[in-house]
Amino acid sequence: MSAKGEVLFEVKDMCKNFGVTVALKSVDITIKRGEIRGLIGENGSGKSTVSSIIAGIQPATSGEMYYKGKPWKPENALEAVSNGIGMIVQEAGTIDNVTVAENIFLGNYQPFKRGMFISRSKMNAEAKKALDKIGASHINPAYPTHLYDMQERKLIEIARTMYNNPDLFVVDETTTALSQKGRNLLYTLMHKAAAENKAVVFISHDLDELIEHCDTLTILRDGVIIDNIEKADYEENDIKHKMVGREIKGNYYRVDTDGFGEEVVLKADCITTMKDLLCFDLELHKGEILGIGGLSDCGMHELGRALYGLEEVVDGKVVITQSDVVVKSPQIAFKNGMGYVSKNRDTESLELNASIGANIQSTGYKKNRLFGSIMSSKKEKEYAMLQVDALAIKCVNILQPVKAMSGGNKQKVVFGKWIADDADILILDCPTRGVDIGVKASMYRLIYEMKKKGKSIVMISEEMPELIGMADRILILKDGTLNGEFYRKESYNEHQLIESMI
Ligand SMILES: Nc1ncnc2c1ncn2[C@@H]1O[C@H](COP(=O)(O)OP(=O)(O)OP(=O)(O)O)[C@@H](O)[C@H]1O
Repeated sequence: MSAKGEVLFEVKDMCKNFGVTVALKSVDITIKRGEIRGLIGENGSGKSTVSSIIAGIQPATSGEMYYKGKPWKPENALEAVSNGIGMIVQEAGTIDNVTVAENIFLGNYQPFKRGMFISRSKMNAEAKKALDKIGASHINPAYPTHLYDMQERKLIEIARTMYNNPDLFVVDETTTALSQKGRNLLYTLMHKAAAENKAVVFISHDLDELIEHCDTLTILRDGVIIDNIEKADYEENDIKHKMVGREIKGNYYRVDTDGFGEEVVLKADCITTMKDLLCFDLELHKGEILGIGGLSDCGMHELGRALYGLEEVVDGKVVITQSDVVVKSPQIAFKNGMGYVSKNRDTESLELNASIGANIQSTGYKKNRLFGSIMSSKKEKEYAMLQVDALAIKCVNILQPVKAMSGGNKQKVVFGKWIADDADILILDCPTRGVDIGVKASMYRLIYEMKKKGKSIVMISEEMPELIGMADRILILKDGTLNGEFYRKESYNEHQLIESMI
């Protein structure tokens, strides 16, 4: 049996270039059996790049890797999986139009073949075992994957990875897609793997969860390893400083208790959606930041989609009060001064094949038009560059395609496009998902500036500190209905907020 502390994986002098972008510069990492290794760094610092090279998803430009004492140069991810390296990627890693079982065994149907045919019952039974093994028994292996939401699809990916019992388990920025229950399930799997003298590489922007769960932290900045810190030496400010290369001052939330206007700008009248969001009423006021919180499956993401016309409302209606327009589609919402940042950025908020500039400029048609449909390229460039600078979007230039960006930088593009639009009503669903602490501060400042300009914002979030830090009022949902309403001016009591969630 392999011993705890034995070297399992080594990265030596690794470099990775994407054209002119240098993603990794001479990176060395040694991962030992029995450890959970955290990777931390700003958006675009190289965390996903180095871990995807380890997992055979892409090759390095130069450098060496050793796995179980032997040189490691996988041709592809399948080779890595069959050798005991499994990775959960940051973006969606399932295919919508096939069954859950097919996603779990993706391309590896041989064990279920009977002659020319695949035995579905055998495959479903094995997939059920994989789901049971990680504690996701509620997911039906025979169902099409698109019936499941983002967090359940992540659980399907986790089941796929854990089915192969990897020796090295890489988790890339996965927790932001999961509910607290899903996170706990993942933490349990990580600790179990470490206890069995396997190893885990865990990427996250949540410093608290890294500090709690990791034995060692490796800090990356601009593709360079800045430090490796053992658990006994963790010091929050020191880690932050090393990550960004400057002092990050404590409080990045607003400190005032200023209220909001009386005028109602958006009204949801007893809206009921297909997925059982039960009779929900909501009034959003001018200059208000309205926080929506609850457990992940409480209906808050569905509510955000319904407010922007993305989710079919079978009863009740959403009305923009000033114009008396009923929001029946995202097109109507957009035309009438609304914006929406989706939690699901790749499929709902971005045109992945288009450039950074084109994505941001997609909201600026009216502002950047010269006449007719002739656009001012100068205005368009300024429109995009303003956001690139304000949010420190890491790119070579705005012509770079969004699909080549790191996860956090994609999130900044989505956010930037709606801030640029200067919409009167913004629906933000987990706006700071996957962004580093430095940029979070800029996002909060921009949201606050919007409020001060009299804009109205619905801020849906699974992060309670963010809601408490920013919202004028917080609505807590439970099972699709309102279970608590709290006001900033009366001071939030975190305990009460949490009580109303569960
Ligand atoms: N396929 C690609 N083509 C071009 N550039 C890329 C590609 N993949 C990554 N990059 C660039 O490499 C750098 C490192 O990206 P990486 O995804 O590793 O960052 P990260 O630390 O994981 O960021 P995040 O926290 O935002 O997920 C970034 O500048 C990114 O734009």
